[in-house]
This record gives sequence, structure tokens and C-alpha cells, in this order.
Amino acid sequence: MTQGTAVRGKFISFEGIDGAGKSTHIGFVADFLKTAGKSVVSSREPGGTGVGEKLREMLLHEKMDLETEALLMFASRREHIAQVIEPAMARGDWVLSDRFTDASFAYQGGGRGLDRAKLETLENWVHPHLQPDLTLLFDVPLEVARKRLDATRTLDKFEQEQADFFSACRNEYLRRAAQFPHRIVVVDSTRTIDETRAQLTHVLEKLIA
Ligand SMILES: Nc1ncnc2c1ncn2[C@@H]1O[C@H](COP(=O)(O)OP(=O)(O)O)[C@@H](O)[C@H]1O
Ligand SMILES: Cc1cn([C@H]2C[C@H](O)[C@@H](COP(=O)(O)OP(=O)(O)O)O2)c(=O)[nH]c1=O
Repeated sequence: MTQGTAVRGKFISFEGIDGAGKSTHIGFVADFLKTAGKSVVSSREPGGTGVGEKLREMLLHEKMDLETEALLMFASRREHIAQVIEPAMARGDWVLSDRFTDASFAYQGGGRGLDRAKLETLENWVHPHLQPDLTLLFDVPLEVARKRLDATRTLDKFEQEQADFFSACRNEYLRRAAQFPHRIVVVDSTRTIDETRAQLTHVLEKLIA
């Protein structure tokens, strides 16, 4: 099909507190969709574009004012939508994004306490009409996420936060899952990787049907 006449692709975002296991499963979802005949673009936020990756570097490693942090997250997102997400979906590709706007509500809103109304204003400015077709929220208790994180990596600015920060992030994610049940699917990520894949397969089969 030529561009312009392609059936619009779908947009899936992956969310969860750090260490929940979401990155582990993005490759599995991409492979599942490719096997089903979809063309897949995998990306991430903050980042996903030249400008976005520069913003990511600052956001993950430099201390800054909370409102600056929120504005830069949405600046990165705007570029990602304009350069990657919208063109890919218009071509008929399926876009997988490691995080999207729910992360701003969870981290800048829940974790850091930024007024939700300000985040809604930014959301309405940056993507008034776009929402993921599906958001996979990988959910685990804090202790499980922390153990997984500590076992694997050097911690960035967010990952160095304390338990109450992640507890507030997780609560905000779960609040949004209750608010948008048609879009956000909570995946029990305390299970083994294979069991988690089985949950994903179940959800994806419905989406491609
Ligand atoms: N279901 C699981 N059971 C056990 N370990 C897991 C599971 N899912 C992920 N992990 C491990 O936890 C660590 C963090 O996972 P990752 O996908 O990087 O988390 P996130 O992207 O959510 O921060 C990795 O070492 C990964 O192999
Ligand atoms: C997209 C986004 C991410 N973040 C944070 C959450 C994560 O701690 C961090 C980067 O996310 P992530 O890609 O999960 O990091 P990693 O590569 O280490 O798995 O950015 C926000 O605070 N707000 C946002 O809007």
C-alpha cells in the first residue's frame, strides 16, 4: 500500500516503575506482532529522536526544577510524536514506546507532586488527539522492582529515588489504570517471564483480531 492510503497502525506504550520488567518484554511484543504480519517500530521516552535523546541525557542525569523536568519530558514527547509516532502510524506501522504520558503523571505527578492539572494542560497541548491504543502497565510491589534493579544496573537520577517516591508513582499508575480501563491493561509482573508473556499474548491476540 502507498503512503496516505495505508490502514493506520496502532500505538502501544509500556509503563511501570523502574525494575518492573517492562523493557524485558518489548522485544517479545515486537516479535509477536511481526509474526502476525505487522511492521513494528520500537522507541522510547524520554528520547526516540536526536533532540529527544539529548533531552534524555539531561533528564536522567541532571538535577533540575520540577516544572523544567515536566516541560522537557513533554518537549521530548512532542518531537517523538512529530518525527516518529505519527509518521509511522500513518505508514501503517505499529509503534511500541517504552513509556509515554502516563509516566509523566506517575513520576512528575505522583512521585514528585506536580499538580495534575498542569500535566493535563501539557497533555492537551502536546497530543490533544493522540492516545495509545493499548498501554501495558507492568505492575510489581516496590521490593520486587528494587531487587531487580539492584541486580542489574548503575542507577540513574530517578532510579536513585527512595521507596516512598516509587510507591507514589505506582499508586498514580494504578489510579490511571482504574480511570482508563479501556486503554490500560495491568500486567502482573511478579510472575515468571514466561507467565508474563502468556498474559501479554492473551491481550495482543485480542488487539490484532
Ligand atoms: N518476570 C520476571 N521475573 C524475574 N526477573 C525479571 C522479570 N522480568 C524482568 N526481570 C529482570 O528484572 C530486571 C529489570 O527488568 P527491566 O525489563 O529492565 O525493567 P524495567 O524496564 O521495567 O525497568 C532485568 O534483569 C530482567 O531480566
Ligand atoms: C517518559 C518519562 C520517563 N520518566 C522517567 C522514568 C524512568 O526512571 C526514566 C527513564 O525511563 P526508562 O526508559 O524506564 O529507563 P531505563 O532505560 O533505565 O529502563 O525516566 C519520567 O520521570 N517522566 C516521563 O514522562
